Amino acid sequence: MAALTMNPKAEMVERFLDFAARGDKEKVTSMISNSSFLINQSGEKGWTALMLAARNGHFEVVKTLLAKGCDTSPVNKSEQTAYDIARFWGHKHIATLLCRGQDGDPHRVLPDMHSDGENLYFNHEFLDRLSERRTDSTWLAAKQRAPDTVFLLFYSLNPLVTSEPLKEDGRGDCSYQLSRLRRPSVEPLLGHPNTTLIFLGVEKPRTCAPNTAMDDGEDDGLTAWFALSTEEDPTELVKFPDPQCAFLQAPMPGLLKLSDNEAGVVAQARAVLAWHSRYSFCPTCGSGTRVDDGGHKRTCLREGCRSLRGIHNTCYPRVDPVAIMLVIHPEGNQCLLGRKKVFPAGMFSCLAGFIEPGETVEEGVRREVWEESGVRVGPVRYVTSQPWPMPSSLMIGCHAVALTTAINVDENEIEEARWFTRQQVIDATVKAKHAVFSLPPRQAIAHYLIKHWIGMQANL
Ligand SMILES: NC(=O)C1=CN([C@@H]2O[C@H](COP(=O)(O)OP(=O)(O)OC[C@H]3O[C@@H](n4cnc5c(N)ncnc54)[C@H](OP(=O)(O)O)[C@@H]3O)[C@@H](O)[C@H]2O)C=CC1
Ligand SMILES: [Mg+2]
Ligand SMILES: [Mg+2]
Ligand SMILES: [Mg+2]
Ligand SMILES: [Zn+2]
Repeated sequence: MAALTMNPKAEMVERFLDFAARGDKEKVTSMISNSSFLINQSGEKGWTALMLAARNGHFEVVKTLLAKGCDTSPVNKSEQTAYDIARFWGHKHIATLLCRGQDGDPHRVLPDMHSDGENLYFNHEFLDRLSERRTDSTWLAAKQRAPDTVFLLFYSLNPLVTSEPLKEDGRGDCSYQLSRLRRPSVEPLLGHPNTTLIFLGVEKPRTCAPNTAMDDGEDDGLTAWFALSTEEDPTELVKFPDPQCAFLQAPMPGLLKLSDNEAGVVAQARAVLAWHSRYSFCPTCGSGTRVDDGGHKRTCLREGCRSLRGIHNTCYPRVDPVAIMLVIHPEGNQCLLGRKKVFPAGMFSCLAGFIEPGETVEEGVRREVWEESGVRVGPVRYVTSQPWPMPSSLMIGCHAVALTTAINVDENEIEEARWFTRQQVIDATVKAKHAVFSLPPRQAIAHYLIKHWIGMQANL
């Protein structure tokens, strides 16, 4: 047997390699101290300690070997260096460590581009918005009368839902279902002062040509959805389909407890309704406004108002861009997270901030990180986005690479900011007992950006 015929030196090398493969930093360190020749030795299979540690993601062992002067150039029988091996197995932070000195490009610490962020909570386009129908008042009126049309009711921007959360959505979360009301239930509210009605779209798939006119009484087979909103308690006016219905009490965390499909509908409805409730009058001249385009436009009633000339964007619902970023340490093995005072105890999240006028996303990321943490940021890479209807933000999710690491927190915005190691992030992700912090909920894009960095599927 090979093991019996192995000479003591070869046996020692194999033992050393085994410690490196298992990530035993202490044993690796002490063996090198006693027998420095070991550091660049390869075993029977042609792998060095550096390759084995890189293969298995042992960051500390790789760091130790490099500090002791290990050669990074040897290749295994497949012509792979330790760097190639680290990249192949997805250990980007180790690959970064291995290529430092050879190429100082900070982009190297960014995770690979692939992103499945379209599946994020609030991102599901369950309805076809059918925006071309918004100006067709005859079609909209017919749809409001159609028996299968769905009305979602909002009171102070909170949707009517089944009051008991439905158990078991497969992820251990409870979820509420939106109450899908029909015309007879909401009849008394339609046309009532202080109510707003917006056309949300029709259920997919689209089954008719977009501009086909519908004759009176003819059904095009499309099920339309409307959002109906009131700032006054509608309990007396509306016939609730069952006594279990109730309005979500507060936007957070209630809005995070919907099914993924319905969350997308609420993201659209809530942002538009919030705009109506805050922009009752013309923002340019203060006159009254008329609601147009199925609730997607408010037109000033004063003839000659400046808001009606040129790009009259004040007539349309607002979307506020927010940059949200996971800042990665220049060495690639830590990330910067912060906490606001209002966060639940122990929770840390990505830094975020509103994009200012005349600013690019990249500049917004760099400015907000500097303002909130005192860290300078270099490369910025867009990852994915998420509508965030509190009330109408569009979260633009990025990964960014730090150029400096000293932290100086702006206490007006952030209570604390810290660098967390990859292992600490993994511990938080699996909710380990010894985890030093907790992640934001899976529904938040911050959660996705963090998991994407450590190479985990975000919705697990
Ligand atoms: N989905 C997710 O994972 C996350 C979402 N978010 C969301 O991102 C948004 C922005 O993050 P936040 O850190 O608060 O942003 P900022 O860091 O830009 O700080 C916001 C504060 O700045 C002031 N401000 C400056 N410009 C604006 C503007 N255009 N609109 C509103 N306020 C402005 C306000 O101060 P003042 O109130 O004194 O006027 C506000 O409280 C929030 O709505 C938050 O809910 C944040 C983190 C995670
Ligand atoms: Mg800020
Ligand atoms: Mg902020
Ligand atoms: Mg800001
Ligand atoms: Zn006006």
